[in-house]
Amino acid sequence: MEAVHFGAGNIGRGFIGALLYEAGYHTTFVDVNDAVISELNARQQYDVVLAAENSETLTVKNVSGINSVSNPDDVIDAITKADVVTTAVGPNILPAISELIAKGLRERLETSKQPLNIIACENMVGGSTVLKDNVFEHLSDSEQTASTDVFGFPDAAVDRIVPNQSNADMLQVSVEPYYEWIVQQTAIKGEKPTIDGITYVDDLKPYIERKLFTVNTGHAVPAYIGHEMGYATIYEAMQDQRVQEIIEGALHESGEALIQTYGFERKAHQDYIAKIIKRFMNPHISDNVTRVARGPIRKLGAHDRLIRPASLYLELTEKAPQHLVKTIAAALQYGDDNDKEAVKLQEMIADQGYEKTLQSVSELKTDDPLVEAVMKEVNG
Ligand SMILES: NC(=O)c1ccc[n+]([C@@H]2O[C@H](COP(=O)([O-])OP(=O)(O)OC[C@H]3O[C@@H](n4cnc5c(N)ncnc54)[C@H](O)[C@@H]3O)[C@@H](O)[C@H]2O)c1
Ligand SMILES: O=P(O)(O)OC[C@@H](O)[C@@H](O)[C@H](O)[C@H](O)CO
Repeated sequence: MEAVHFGAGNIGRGFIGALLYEAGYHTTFVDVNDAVISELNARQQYDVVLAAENSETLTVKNVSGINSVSNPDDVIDAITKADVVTTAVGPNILPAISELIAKGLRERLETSKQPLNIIACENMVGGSTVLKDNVFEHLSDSEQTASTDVFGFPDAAVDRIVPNQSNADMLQVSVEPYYEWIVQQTAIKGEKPTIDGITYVDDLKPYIERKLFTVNTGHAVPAYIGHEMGYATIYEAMQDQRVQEIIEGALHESGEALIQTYGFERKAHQDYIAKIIKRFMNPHISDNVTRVARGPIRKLGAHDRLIRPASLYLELTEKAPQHLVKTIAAALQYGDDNDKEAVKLQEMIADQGYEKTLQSVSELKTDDPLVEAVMKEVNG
């Protein structure tokens, strides 16, 4: 079985690649990082190390790589032969890979016409659907009609903490033991990929929102508040009682929004929260706050981990989500010269002020009570 995976980064190698290997696939990684691609081709294997007291190593074999900048035709060819296509490139990169995927699908329509599923494993609501829209922009009307019949773009939620790391072995990747991969089965075309570790569900929305608004909302607290307090890693920030209080409060607020929206059982949701907080305190993981805080404009988006649960909480309880508001204010003030979005955000603030910037990046109306609450926090 053949898999094509876009993005040989942390999640690509440390999570999706590992599960594909264990399910018996040969995986072709597609990336723009020539050093990683060359190394994958030279060694055709790499190690995934579990970040735990008794660390275990899985050697992922049966892998190769294609540099999509220098060898785009090889990517098209690999897509025509693939049994599954996955991505983990980051939400902002999906448009950049869509033309190549469209070319691969066009070629496939002209040759095998075999069904294929393309699963975007990104931290966003409706990632595969967004990718499909991007891909379809590169196809003619008749190609779109033919593609709709055979190519599935099932949405997915992926959960595994994989920090940025620089190991002596550039392919080795250290990951937390925990993982979850949930895929929307109603959008699958042809046979469901049989990959141990995938849970198929009919409606992904509750699962992706539960993941994004608990794991990622929670993670944003030690990232943005921790950065404000001068901490360098998530683990260090999580040792601070003040950070712990804010994370608990924020996850109570997002939890209330999720429970009231989707009917999750309260006790089960509290257990889910407790398990996640424990994951952030894993002493075997060193995760920089700058990785978790990366892309603050995306993270302040209307449907993302901060604004959406805060808006839902306000709407459902008519109370201000105080802890989420603190985190939103810290995200708005987040600076990192190495992060393009953080630089742009601070330029926007210098240009138009906090209030207009918040309204613009979070798509909030002037009279939205969330704007007032965040401004109160920003102004101290
Ligand atoms: N790291 C985690 O803990 C984690 C967990 C769950 C989900 N995610 C999600 O997974 C996705 C990837 O995150 P990551 O942490 O692995 O990031 P990463 O930066 O480690 O990996 C992204 C990879 O994509 C590659 N890339 C960039 N542009 C490309 C292009 N045009 N074509 C092909 N490849 C390209 C990069 O070179 C890099 O290797 C994101 O959506 C992230 O939110 C990450
Ligand atoms: O990947 P991002 O930038 O959307 O979010 C940063 C982290 O919160 C994220 O990568 C988590 O580690 C991951 O989502 C855990 O499953």
